[in-house]
Amino acid sequence: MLRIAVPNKGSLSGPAADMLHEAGYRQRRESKELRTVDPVNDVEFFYLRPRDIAIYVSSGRLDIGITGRDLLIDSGAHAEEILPLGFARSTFRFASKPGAAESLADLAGKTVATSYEGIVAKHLADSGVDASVVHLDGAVETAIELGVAEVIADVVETGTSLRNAGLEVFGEPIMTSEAIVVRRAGADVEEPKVQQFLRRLQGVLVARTYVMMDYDCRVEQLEKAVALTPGLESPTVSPLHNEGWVAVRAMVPTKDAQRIMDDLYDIGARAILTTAIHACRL
Ligand SMILES: Nc1ncnc2c1ncn2[C@@H]1O[C@H](COP(=O)(O)OP(=O)(O)OP(=O)(O)O)[C@@H](O)[C@H]1O
Ligand SMILES: O=P(O)(O)OC[C@H]1O[C@H](OP(=O)(O)OP(=O)(O)O)[C@H](O)[C@@H]1O
Ligand SMILES: [Mg+2]
Repeated sequence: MLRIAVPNKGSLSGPAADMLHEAGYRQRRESKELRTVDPVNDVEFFYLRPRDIAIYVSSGRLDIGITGRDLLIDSGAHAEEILPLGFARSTFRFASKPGAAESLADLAGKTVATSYEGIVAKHLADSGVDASVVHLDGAVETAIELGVAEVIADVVETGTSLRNAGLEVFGEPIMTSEAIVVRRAGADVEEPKVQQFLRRLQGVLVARTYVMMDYDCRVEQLEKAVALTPGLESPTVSPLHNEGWVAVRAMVPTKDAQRIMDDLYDIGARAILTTAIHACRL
């Protein structure tokens, strides 16, 4: 049975459960459940703190985990990223009161508050900057106001939390993060049950980012049309009953679908339709 760690709380928890559900796995019914078995798919899910997941997976007792890239790096666990999942996207950045610091060098002699001590300490050491790090569990934006630190290093998504605290980012982003699948470093990723799990999640990712597009066009316009909709492998082209016309079917990125429909219309394609993909295996 495949044993999988899933975040039990926080930003990762809901979207991870949604993705697993979309991939056809049974998920827990109540947020207090700590484990659940999906007998049909021969998988057991363990609901753990996101911060602990890489550590459990690196021990080898769990085969796979879903966590954040920043949490994996921060943990220093002997685990590696095997699939990015495209949700819980964020950057990890330094911030301070406007003008208090402008670059990494300005951190020398200062105190940095963060929940991600591993990432920050390593980044400072790699950059040769001598600053102190104070660990806080969360809500670190308030640490400056309350005099615990001059600088913070934290997860930034929209920047709202920083703005509300009157803080500004400075320097380059320390890292970019998103939800990821992790596996013990060096463990066999080719194992069939692991591959099947990854294929299912990849199917969800594709279904989320592509739509199926169908249209009719004149044979003379086919090359131009195919250039607009190259598909993943190659589009399906079928003859229509009306001579000189073909029907074309190809997957296109959802974000580009409206522009592609306009461009197809402009070259004479008609009956242009898009349909959602619910699941797929590439
Ligand atoms: N506002 C956000 N937008 C996107 N990703 C976020 C956000 N806040 C945290 N994350 C990501 O979620 C993961 C942290 O999850 P975790 O559950 O530990 O913290 P949290 O979501 O801040 O919840 P809590 O603070 O309630 O524990 C990290 O990978 C982080 O990058
Ligand atoms: O840039 P934003 O869109 O504002 O998002 C970033 C904020 O979200 C997270 O906080 P969370 O609400 O999880 O609280 P925490 O600080 O206690 O973890 C993170 O720690 C930042 O504070
Ligand atoms: Mg948080």
